[in-house]
Amino acid sequence: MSYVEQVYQKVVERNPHEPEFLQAVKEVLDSLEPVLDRHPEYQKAGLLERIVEPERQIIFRVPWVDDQGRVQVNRGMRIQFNSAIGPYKGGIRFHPTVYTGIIKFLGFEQIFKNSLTGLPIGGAKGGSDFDPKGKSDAEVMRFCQSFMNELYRHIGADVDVPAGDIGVGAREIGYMYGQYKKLTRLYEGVLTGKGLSYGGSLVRTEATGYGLVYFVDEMIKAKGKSFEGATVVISGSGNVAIYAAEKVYQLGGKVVAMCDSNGYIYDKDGVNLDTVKRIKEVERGRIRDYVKSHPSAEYVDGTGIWNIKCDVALPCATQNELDENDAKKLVANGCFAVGEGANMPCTPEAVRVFLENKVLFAPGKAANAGGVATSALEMSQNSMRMSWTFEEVDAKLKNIMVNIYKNVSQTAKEYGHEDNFVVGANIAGFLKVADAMMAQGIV
Ligand SMILES: NC(=O)C1=CN([C@@H]2O[C@H](COP(=O)(O)OP(=O)(O)OC[C@H]3O[C@@H](n4cnc5c(N)ncnc54)[C@H](O)[C@@H]3O)[C@@H](O)[C@H]2O)C=CC1
Ligand SMILES: O=C(O)CCC(=O)C(=O)O
Repeated sequence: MSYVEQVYQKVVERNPHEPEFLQAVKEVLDSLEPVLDRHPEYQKAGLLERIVEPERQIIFRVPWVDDQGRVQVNRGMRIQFNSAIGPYKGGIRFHPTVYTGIIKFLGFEQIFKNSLTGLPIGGAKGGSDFDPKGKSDAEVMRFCQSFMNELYRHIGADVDVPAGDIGVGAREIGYMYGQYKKLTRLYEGVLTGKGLSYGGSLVRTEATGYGLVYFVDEMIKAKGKSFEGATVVISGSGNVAIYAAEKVYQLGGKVVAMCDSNGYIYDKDGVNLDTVKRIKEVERGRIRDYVKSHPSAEYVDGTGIWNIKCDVALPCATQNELDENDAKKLVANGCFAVGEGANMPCTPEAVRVFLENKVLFAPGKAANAGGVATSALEMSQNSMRMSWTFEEVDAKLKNIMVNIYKNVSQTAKEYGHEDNFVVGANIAGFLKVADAMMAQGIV
């Protein structure tokens, strides 16, 4: 058994009930064999054993009172995975499926994604099994305050800087920030994705979706293709999906389908984004409401969005939402590029189908890094006590995404896997963290 295989075996033994975490670790380790051949010193330093073990896992009780006066108890957690290249950084997810396996997979991915941005940020993730769906604003506020009553002692502008993820948007960040400030008396950049009136950065809302499309645009341009006139299917209808769609339209493409966890809409004339924004960002409603104002569009319950014919597919909802059969369907329908806006939305079997069929495939840790990169730009602005314009931040974001594409594609080529951006992203993200860990000793 190779060193890499031995390390993976230990991870399986230690984390037997966390399939998502094992999936994320396996994908990265599988890419690293050639790196270990070039760097035998990593084995002596136990580098892989250290990188797959979180530096710290904090799990805590989150009690709160609902609108009926009943006490509810959720579980909160923050997993501080790796601080070799900067303070811990990564989102917070509120969703009933949250448990350590999900937060560990996300925290692990975040290490390499944050490294790829070229900015000094380490990897972490947090969350709770709290479901904001159907809760009143007052309930969400009480939950967020209780969550922060514990979390505040573990974070700080130079220690760990959380942000949003599924179920955590501007409203939740605002409530958490208010409580942090009340508890610590510090007005500092401890969270990103803040509102513009209290330290947020322009473009952070749009950043993950825009960044994804900047990356995919660069990847397809290298093969002589473009978004101009392309038909695009985007799963999800949350933060990432909405702003990916907005950028696709700006580049001349047409988004024909979007979804939520209940079902999908198909609008052959192009999904009207103003309607989706109203339903999702203002009314907090369901995507099925779309057909009320667009009767020529169709709503279909359940999964199945990947059966729709498209040139480019952008999975922007959640992990493992696109499987082998979906991938085969996309290939059969002539899809030439897939970009992961969500974290790990394609199963390993689906990724294999794309790579075998020469579909250009942009893995999430490279393609969706624009969100966290712009969070790091928010941290910089907070430290300087100033704000950049929309155009300034957007230009920096675009530049970061183009550089990630270059780094990932060059690394893939250098290691003999041209156009395999999964291998390129894993190796390029890993090398910087490995170098920093080697320099800092066994800690
Ligand atoms: N918000 C950000 O800046 C970043 C988010 N991501 C990833 O992007 C993905 C989406 O996150 P956000 O848009 O921020 O969350 P969000 O909460 O704004 O939206 C999530 C969307 O996914 C849909 N969804 C959830 N579970 C689903 C399921 N099982 N089937 C179909 N649809 C489902 C929801 O209905 C919603 O439309 C997640 O994987 C997240 O980790 C990645 C990088 C940054
Ligand atoms: O902006 C951030 O700090 C984190 C964004 C995020 O959750 C992610 O990249 O998956």
